[in-house]
Parts: sequence; C-alpha cells; structure tokens
Amino acid sequence: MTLTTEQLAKYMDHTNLKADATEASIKQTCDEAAKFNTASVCVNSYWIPFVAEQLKSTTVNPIAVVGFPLGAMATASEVFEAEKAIDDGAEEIDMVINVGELKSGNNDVVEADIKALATAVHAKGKLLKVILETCLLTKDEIVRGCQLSEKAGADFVKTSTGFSTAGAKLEDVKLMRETVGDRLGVKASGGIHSREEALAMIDAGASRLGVSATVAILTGDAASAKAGY
Ligand SMILES: O=C[C@H](O)COP(=O)(O)O
Repeated sequence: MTLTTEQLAKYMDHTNLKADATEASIKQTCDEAAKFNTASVCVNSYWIPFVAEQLKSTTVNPIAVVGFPLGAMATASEVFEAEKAIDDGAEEIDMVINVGELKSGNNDVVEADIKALATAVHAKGKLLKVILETCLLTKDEIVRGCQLSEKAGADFVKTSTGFSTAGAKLEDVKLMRETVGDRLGVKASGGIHSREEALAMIDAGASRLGVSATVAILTGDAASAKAGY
C-alpha cells in the first residue's frame, strides 16, 4: 500500500481521549488535525462543543466516544450522551459494545443496545461505530460482535478503546473485514505508532485509523511519537 501523506491523513481520526486532557491539549489536537487535514478529531463527549468551535472553518469532523471506555453504561444513558454530543456538533459517534453481555452470550441484549444507539444517531443523520475491545475477546466473540453490530445497523466496527490490555492487531482487523465484507467500515485503533503500522492496518482491511500519534505517523518525527501527539 502506497499513500501520500495527504491520503493517509484522510484515514485518520486524530485522537485525544486522555483523562488529563486539558483545553490546551485538545486545542493542539484540533490545530494538528486542521494542519494535516485528518478525517476527524476524536474526543470524549464533554469536549465536543469546544472541538466543534475549533474545527468550524475546516473539513475535519468532530467525533465523540460514548459509553467510554468500558461499554458498561445503561443504554438510555448512552443514547442521551450520543444525542447531546451530536447536538453539540459531533458528526460521528464511537460507542463501546457491552463487552460483558457479549461475553455472556446475551446476543439480544447486545444487539438491542447497539440498535438503540444506531436509531438515535441515524435519526440525526450521523454515523455510528461500535468499539469491540478485541483484546478482551476470543476470535468467535469478535465475529459475533461484528455480526451483531451489522444486524443492529452500525456503520463501522472498531477494534479498541486504547485503554484496555492491548490495541489493534492485524489478525483481528483482517477477521473483522472478512466478517463485515464491504458492507461496514473497519476502524483500527490503539497502539498504532508508525507509518508502516498504519499502512499495514489499511492493507489488512482498515478503512479508518484511530490514533493519537498522528503527527509522528504523518511526519516520521520520533519526538512527536514519544509525546503521544
Ligand atoms: O481510538 C482511539 C485510541 O484511544 C487511540 O489509541 P492510541 O493512543 O494508542 O493511538
């Protein structure tokens, strides 16, 4: 896979989900996203009004994570969080699947949770991604998570929050792409730190990348990679 820096930037959701993110660091993330013209800026829902204001004269989309990072919120709370984030300016919602219910085999509960979010997000004309947290799942659970996400109407499946035991793995991205075909997007996220890793994820089937080391990946600057920007 060969891409120009501009093309690679359009795969990237420039991410700042840190617990200690300040207004200054969120602004820096927005400035970097605008400079490199990434697909989006991905932040905790609290920051969406600020991010929407920062990005208003750009083509970079604000994205909010919902039910983050454990996916263990009540569905009604997630729906409220998603609707408010969209009203505040989010163009896409990245929800965390209910990992515990998925692992319990309670498919109906998992599907209903995603469906409630998909219905609310689509009613406002926006996109829904479902974070599976693949590091906590068996291969069969990854396939089931993808199938339930598709059945419930999600637009993308996404590997990881970046806050659990591991991030995106190539084999999991491949499995997710095989499972959803070209019907859904696949977002690889968590632990992607170099241009080579980013391109390998795209080769494996990723149509979007969630990364905090965006500047390092796009410029090859190791100092930026260390700083996590
Ligand atoms: O999708 C978002 C992830 O939190 C990004 O993880 P990262 O900081 O390892 O790039």
